[in-house]
Formats: sequence, C-alpha cells, structure tokens
Amino acid sequence: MPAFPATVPRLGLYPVVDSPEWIERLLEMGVRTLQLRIKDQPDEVAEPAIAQAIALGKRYDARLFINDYWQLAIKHQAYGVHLGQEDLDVADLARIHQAGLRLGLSTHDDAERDRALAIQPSYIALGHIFPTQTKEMPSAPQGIEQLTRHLTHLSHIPTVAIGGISIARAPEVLATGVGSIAVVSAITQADDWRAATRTLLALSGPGD
Ligand SMILES: Cc1ncc(COP(=O)(O)OP(=O)(O)O)c(N)n1
Ligand SMILES: Cc1ncsc1CCOP(=O)(O)O
Ligand SMILES: [Mg+2]
Repeated sequence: MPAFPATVPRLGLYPVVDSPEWIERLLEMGVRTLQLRIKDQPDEVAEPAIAQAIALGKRYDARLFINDYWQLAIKHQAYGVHLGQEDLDVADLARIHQAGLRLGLSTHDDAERDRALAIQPSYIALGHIFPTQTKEMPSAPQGIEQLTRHLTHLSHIPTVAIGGISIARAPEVLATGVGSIAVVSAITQADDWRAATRTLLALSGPGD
C-alpha cells in the first residue's frame, strides 16, 4: 500500500478529548490539532458526536483525528483517524487509505515502532512517556531517553509524544525535538483549562 496522506511536519499541541463540546472550546482557543476519543460506545451512540466534531474541525480548518471509529471517520470524511496496535489487527487500512484520510498510529516499543513505520502512516505516536492515570497501560512508561532514541529512527515522519505530559514536564518532552505533545488530563483536569491550554500552546505551538 502507498503511504498515507501527509499531515504537517509538526502537529504542535494535540489535546485528546471525549466530546464535541471540548473540541469546540479548544478550537476557539486556537488549537489546530485535536482528537475525539470516545471509548467503547456502540456506533449509533458515538456517531452524532463524531459527526459534530468533524463538522467543527472542518469549520475551523483544523486537523481533527477520530480515535478508533474508523468507519464513522470515513463516512463523515474526517481529516484523520488514530489507531492503536490492537485496532490495526481489525481495521481495514486499505479502505482508510482509499478514502483519503490521514492515519496516526500508537507505538510503545521498538517492534511496534517498526511495524507502524512499515505502514507509512501520517504520524507515529510514542507512549506512554510518563505514568498516566487516564489509560491503563500494560507496558512501563518509556521516559525521555527512549523517546529520544525512537526519534533517531523517525526523522522523516511527524511524531507525537503522549502519556503523563503535564505543563511542568512539557518542556523536557519538547526538548527531544518531538513534533507534538498529546495531552488529556493536563487540559481536561486542570483547575483552569483555559490557562492550561494557553500555556501549552505557548510551549509547543499550534503546529505548522
Ligand atoms: C496521539 C495518540 N497516541 C496514542 C493513543 C492511544 O491509542 P490506543 O493505543 O488505540 O488506545 P485508545 O486511545 O484507543 O484507548 C491515542 N489515542 N492518541
Ligand atoms: C490515550 C493514551 N494513550 C497512551 S497514554 C494515553 C492517555 C494520556 O492521558 P494523560 O495526558 O492524561 O496522561
Ligand atoms: Mg484505539
């Protein structure tokens, strides 16, 4: 299969949120890369939120990735889809490619990184970098050293770091040269999510 469509070289701040309400708030703040991550709902429950989020993404000309629900992402013509390694076993990559959607892939170690690279996705995510309360992870945090090592293999493809990235930790993650920081709790659990978003945008930029 040929490479998936390109995204920008640097995706910048990449909030991962669970509702179109969050998507709209963050778009209004100037965020340009986002993910709608709804977990474990039947398609008919998830579809209205997915359709609404995609419409918002288009209205703001933003890069909105849909997590997991690749068929609905195709149906509503999302900018892109994000898939994990388990999703790769069941998703129809050829259909996603044929529909012209960008593809982001999760990786947690060298083998997953190389499997992802062979698929020629639009970006590769590396995680989890630090301990996280947001998702149960079967593997250990990779840390800054592993992230730095992975990046030496990924100079030709956009990269995203995810997992436990707080405002305090963002500078050391960005210092590795990774093109984007994906965050959940640093924004959604912040006492002041507007201030947190502003600070994270100032640190990482909105992307290219
Ligand atoms: C940017 C980004 N990176 C990693 C993930 C995790 O995806 P996955 O491993 O499929 O786990 P779920 O998010 O589906 O629980 C992500 N969503 N986004
Ligand atoms: C979805 C996901 N995939 C790897 S870590 C993670 C959760 C990241 O959340 P937080 O930024 O709150 O640690
Ligand atoms: Mg997934």
